[in-house]
Amino acid sequence: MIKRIGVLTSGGDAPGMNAAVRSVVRAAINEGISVSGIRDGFLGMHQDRIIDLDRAGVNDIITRGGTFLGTARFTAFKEESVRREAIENLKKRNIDALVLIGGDGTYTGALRLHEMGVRCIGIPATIDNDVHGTGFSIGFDTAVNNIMQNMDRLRDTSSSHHRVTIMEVMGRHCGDLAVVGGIAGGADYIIAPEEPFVKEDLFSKIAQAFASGKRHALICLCENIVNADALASELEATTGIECRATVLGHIQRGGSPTAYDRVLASRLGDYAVRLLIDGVYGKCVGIDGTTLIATDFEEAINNPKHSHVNEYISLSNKISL
Ligand SMILES: Nc1ncnc2c1ncn2[C@@H]1O[C@H](COP(=O)(O)OP(=O)(O)O)[C@@H](O)[C@H]1O
Ligand SMILES: O=P(O)(O)OC[C@H]1O[C@](O)(COP(=O)(O)O)[C@@H](O)[C@@H]1O
Ligand SMILES: [Mg+2]
Repeated sequence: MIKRIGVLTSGGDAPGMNAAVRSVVRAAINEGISVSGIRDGFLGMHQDRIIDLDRAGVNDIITRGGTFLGTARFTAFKEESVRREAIENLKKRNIDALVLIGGDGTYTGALRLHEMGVRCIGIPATIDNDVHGTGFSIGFDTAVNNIMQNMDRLRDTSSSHHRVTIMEVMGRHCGDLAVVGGIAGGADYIIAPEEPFVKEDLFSKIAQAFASGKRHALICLCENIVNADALASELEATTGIECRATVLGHIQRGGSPTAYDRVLASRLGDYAVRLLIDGVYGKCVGIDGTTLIATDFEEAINNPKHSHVNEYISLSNKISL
């Protein structure tokens, strides 16, 4: 029987992580289970920086982006000896099970712990929406809204100066933020890793659009494909149309979570606790449509996420430029 759950947030922070911790804490306490909060993900687990969390300890965090527990990218956790030392800290503190809130990297760490006998459940939280086993990860919707609002701002200045504006967004190697944010912001052209990027196609479409009367254009570019400033210079040199680039950066990762992310986080936190109580471990929770689902870590890590990026790009091609 589980008497104490440890909860941690790991990898890039995502708006809604706090709402997930709050839900885990309160759902567990309702069932008579105590909760420990582990600071800064696997780093704090290794350094034994662990606090008690009660109902009041998660007051007033549902509105806050980031993660009040802190997070880290702690590559040393790939070493078995480091994980063994971290597991000793869990045992010392009578932590019987872990809820790990993060992305694909966090899931890999969780699988390694599961293989070493730790009861683990994962909750998907990353703005990238790049994890298998869920339609949406916590934080994605808030980041999409941040992208849309900032694209609206860029539209004001781009249209005033009759420029082409390139906006680079995050996503690591997943185009979800670029395509969903781009469609919401009315982008004229979207560049995502799931579709080959052909510069000449972009340049000729922009040139044609301006030749037929268009006065400005917005391009939404996923990171890690092409340098945004270099692309802006080349577009300007090739088409003769003034072009500027903006890299949105970590601004898109912050801010108060949307209602969607808060509700998703609250549902997944409670579901994670229910699975642990039912003796289900080694899985990550997620959402399929509106239904809660659980997937083995191994399957989640070794399979690409179901992508709709190509469909979104076709849509964008129809309703933009
Ligand atoms: N192969 C691995 N083995 C053990 N731990 C890992 C492994 N890969 C990632 N991790 C842990 O998970 C953390 C979070 O992963 P990261 O990729 O940074 O973010 P995310 O979980 O958001 O994808 C890493 O900093 C590391 O501590
Ligand atoms: O915050 P950092 O370490 O600069 O990393 C930036 C990366 O983190 C993210 O914002 C989120 O990625 P993870 O959720 O996998 O941590 C990526 O979109 C981006 O490529
Ligand atoms: Mg990741």
